[in-house]
Parts: sequence; structure tokens; C-alpha cells
Amino acid sequence: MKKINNLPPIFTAAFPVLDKLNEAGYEAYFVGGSIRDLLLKRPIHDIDIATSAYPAEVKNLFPKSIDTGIKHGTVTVLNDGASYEITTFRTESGYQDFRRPDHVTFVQNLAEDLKRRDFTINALAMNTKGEIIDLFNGLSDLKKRLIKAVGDPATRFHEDALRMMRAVRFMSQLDFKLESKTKKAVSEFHDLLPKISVERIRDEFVKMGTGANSRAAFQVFLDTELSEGVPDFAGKKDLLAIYPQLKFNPSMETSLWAVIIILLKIPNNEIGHFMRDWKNSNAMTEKVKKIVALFDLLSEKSPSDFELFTAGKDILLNTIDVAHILGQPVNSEALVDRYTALPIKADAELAVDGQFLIANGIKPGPKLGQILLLIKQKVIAGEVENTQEAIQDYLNQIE
Ligand SMILES: Nc1ccn([C@@H]2O[C@H](COP(=O)(O)OP(=O)(O)OP(=O)(O)O)[C@@H](O)[C@H]2O)c(=O)n1
Ligand SMILES: [Mg+2]
Repeated sequence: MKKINNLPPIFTAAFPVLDKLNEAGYEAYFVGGSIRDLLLKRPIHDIDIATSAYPAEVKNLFPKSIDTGIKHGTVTVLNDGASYEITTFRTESGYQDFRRPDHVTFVQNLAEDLKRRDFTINALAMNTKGEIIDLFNGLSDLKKRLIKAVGDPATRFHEDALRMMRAVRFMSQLDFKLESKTKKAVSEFHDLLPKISVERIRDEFVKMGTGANSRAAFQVFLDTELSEGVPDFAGKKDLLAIYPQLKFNPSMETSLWAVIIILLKIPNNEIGHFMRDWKNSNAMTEKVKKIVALFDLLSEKSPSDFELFTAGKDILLNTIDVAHILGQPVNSEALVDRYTALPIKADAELAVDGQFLIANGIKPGPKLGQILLLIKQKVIAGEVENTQEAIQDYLNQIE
């Protein structure tokens, strides 16, 4: 049995929780993604615990707990400033809709629980001694860098069709290959995917798209036809086929959406629609719109100082990132230098405001707004110095 010595603090901090369960006569293990990431030496963001104790028994042992998913057997326990999801060993039944089950069946042993997990590398468990319980050759698949369904792939994908998206997501994040029978089953059952909510599909799509090897994963996403079951991608394989040929993998979510929108040739006035179909937030949509607009501008001409100002640094850097990913030549250094040299970076940095103009005899109204904009343009263009005196002189001149 493989044994890990010197477990990192994120695990050792949870020992008191597992010990308490064990002392009360229950089994308890670390399970799921944290074991996989520990063995791959990847950052571990949260740890999950599986136990033979029923949720009510877990709650009895840990007074500080929250019923996060009691229906699915999950109780969140607070211990020493950290929170842990403790889930009762379970199998799932009643998958008529190919989504998460309405009810779960609790089971008495770990093996039954691991058997219903998605992939062998996610079906590992570990006790507080650091011993790895590997019932489905997950360790060997980790070595071979394979995403392989536990048992029969068709059954796993019928239990939860989102797992097909998780397969390509893990390919990208971990830089793994999809085992051939598992891949065949994705191809065969890809049309179950639209049964899953767009939000859940989107989260996996974004993890795939921003993972370390999204180009290879995207190829499988296309080859298996998973792409036909996500919003606005159906029938667009020829345009999307460019993605695996990109120069770089996107690492930011904003870049990913901008790249997709550019590849799909979505017109400006339909970007909002597209982003809404994917249930993206308004903030994400606004940012992506600005990036695509600046990208379009950069492909045609060199932007003016005022256009650089209007875009702002964040959008500029993000647009340069998009151009790099697409292999579109841009003189990023010159653009950033020009941005850095702008006399002001934000409206608030202008030496004058509306109040100043009113104090200088300009009446409040639309005209005042126009004059303020003119001053801003002159200052950004470097034609008027950003001081109250210089702006005053300029005003005297134009009146
Ligand atoms: N559709 C799913 C989702 C999850 N799981 C199981 O539940 C564990 C935890 O799920 P989750 O946190 O969603 O995924 P992780 O594998 O932990 O990946 P991440 O690093 O993204 O959290 C998985 O490892 C897997 O054993 C599953 O079998 N089927
Ligand atoms: Mg997890």
C-alpha cells in the first residue's frame, strides 16, 4: 500500500476531525480531488472527507456544523478556523434526468462509495496515516496520465452527464489524455450534455479553457461532439477548429471568452446575447465586449491616446494577451509605453472639474460637459498641460 509521509498542513489540520469520527467508531477518509492533487504535487484548495457516519451522527459529534447538502449526505464542519465537507458514504440512485440524483442511498463501506465516483484518479482515498486506498488503479492512471472512468463509462455518464465535460476539463488542467473507452463513451453519449444546467457546463468549460493544456482538450471537446451541446456552438465546428491551433492557451477567463467570440466571428451587437446564453455575469460581459472592441480597433489601426485612455490599462493588457493567443502581431511594448506616458489615466486625475468651470463663469448644462470633454481630450493628447493654470489659459483662448 502506498503511503505518503509528511502530509502537508492542509491535511494534518483536519486530523482532529477524522480522529473524532474514528474514536466514535466510524470510518473516515480523505477523498476526491485533494488526494489526486497531493500526488500530482498540485496546489490543494479544499479537502473532502467521506465517512460511514450518518449526517445526524456527524452533527452530533461536531456542534459547529452547517447543513450544506444534507439531502446528499453532506455536512460542513468548522474546526479550528477551517471548514470541511463531510459526506456520508453513498451511492446515487434515480438518475432519470442524467443530473445529480434527487436522493442518495447511504452505504456502509468506502468501496461502495468510491465505485460511483467519476474517474479513477478521483476515486482514491487516504487515511490519517497517509495510506492510499486505491481500488480502481487510480495510482497507475495518475502515472500514465490518463482520465479513465471508474468501471463502465456509459454508466458513469448516465449518472451525471456533466462528467463528460469534467473529462475534458481534467485533460486540460492536468495535461492528461482521455482513455480510449472513456473517450468512446463521451462520443456516444455526448447528446446527454444539454440536460445539464448551463451554469454547471460553463464552469467546466471555463476550467477547461483556462487550464494548462486547453488546446488539446478542446480538440477532444470537438471530436466527441460535446461542443454541439453547449450554447451557441452547434454547427460551428469549422470555426472552432482554429482553437487547437492557437499560439498559446488562454489563462484568463476574459481572454478565453474574447478568443471564442473572435473565432466565432460574433458581431459586436450580438456579444451580449452570446454571453447571456452562457449565463455569464454582466461584469464579465462588459469587460469582454471592451476587449473585443479594442482588439478589432488594434487590427485596423494604431489607437489614439484618447482610445488608450478610454480602454484603460486592464483592458489594454487583456487585449494584448488575446492578440498573443491568436498570434495576431501587436507592438505590445510600444502600446504599454504609450499608455504609461499618458498625462492622466482616469477622469479624476484631470486638474479641473465641473465645479472649477462653474467658478470660472461657465453655466451648468450640456455645454459644460462638452467643454470638460474637450479639455480632457487636449490634456490626453498632450496639447494642454494638466494644471489649472494651463487649462485656464486654454479656456480664455477658446472663449
Ligand atoms: N460529477 C461528479 C463530481 C464529483 N465527483 C466526485 O467528487 C469528488 C469531488 O468533486 P469536485 O470537488 O467537484 O471535483 P474535484 O475532483 O475535487 O476537482 P476540483 O479540484 O475542481 O475541486 C471528485 O473527485 C469525484 O470523486 C464525481 O464522481 N462526479
Ligand atoms: Mg474538489
